[in-house]
Amino acid sequence: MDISGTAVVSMRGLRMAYGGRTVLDGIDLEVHHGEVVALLGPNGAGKTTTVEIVEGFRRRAAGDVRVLGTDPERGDDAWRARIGVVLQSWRDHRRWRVRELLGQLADGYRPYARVGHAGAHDPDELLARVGLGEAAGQRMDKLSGGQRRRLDLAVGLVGRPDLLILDEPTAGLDPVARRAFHELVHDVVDTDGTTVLMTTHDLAEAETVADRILLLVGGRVVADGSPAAVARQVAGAAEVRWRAHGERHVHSTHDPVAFTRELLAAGDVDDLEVVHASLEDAYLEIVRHHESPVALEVTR
Ligand SMILES: Nc1ncnc2c1ncn2[C@@H]1O[C@H](COP(=O)(O)OP(=O)(O)OP(=O)(O)O)[C@@H](O)[C@H]1O
Repeated sequence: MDISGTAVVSMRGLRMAYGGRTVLDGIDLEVHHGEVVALLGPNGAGKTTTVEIVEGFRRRAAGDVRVLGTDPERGDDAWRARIGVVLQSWRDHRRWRVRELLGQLADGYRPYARVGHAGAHDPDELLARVGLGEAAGQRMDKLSGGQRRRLDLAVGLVGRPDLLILDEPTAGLDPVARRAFHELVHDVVDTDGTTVLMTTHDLAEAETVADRILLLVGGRVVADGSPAAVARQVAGAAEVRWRAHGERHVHSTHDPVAFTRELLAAGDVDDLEVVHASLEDAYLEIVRHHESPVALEVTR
């Protein structure tokens, strides 16, 4: 089914409470076909709860949610077959061997074959693609943490999902494995047109992988945009640094191009450097602003 141009995930006014304590307080969001969207936010902000509601794993208190055109609370097996999930920790099937598990899962998708869809991945090809070709015959409880994470990803991908949900996918991976993981996500999006909704605490990862970032604080979306656009939301989004007559100078500005032009016109400038606010700068400032009543300058 062609879902181009329609929202793969949409929610309006999503609310969720645990034991009377509000955790999600009116979330509106849309994730479009082929987009990679990262949910960011402090511990306890409600990221996992949000993705669990999208997966149909958790019932919401209120609001309208549609995932691939269906309310997740009413999703059947055919709907579930279109969604791949990589959870934070998944420790079942310890005695299974890697190839055996993936083969079983691939077979499980057969009844849900659909027109225009290439069907489940060949398990051996997929294992090679996630860098586990050599470990195909290994028992799962003998895998290293990083190998286990790659297998988790293969499990999420094996049904060639329309929507892939990743909850902190690279936690515990070394930098090389993390980079390989990011390349794999890009590859899956490019070749299969997969839509990805992920949570992460790794801001560099969000910057590398995500087209769009949603920052959740206190049960609300407080920033929504490309990593660069979110980084620009903070006061003084860039610093211009230079040296003149032997002295160092620094100036914060939202318009470094105009400022630099004026500076150069005035002459006698050395070691000119423009440093843009990072996503981490923006994250820290926006979270501080929304978690404390102290008014910081956050532009919208
Ligand atoms: N099953 C549950 N029962 C009661 N409270 C819960 C349950 N699951 C989550 N919570 C609470 O809901 C809030 C949001 O939790 P959630 O796991 O969604 O946040 P998160 O943003 O994913 O956090 P983290 O970054 O730490 O993974 C937290 O205060 C958490 O303690």
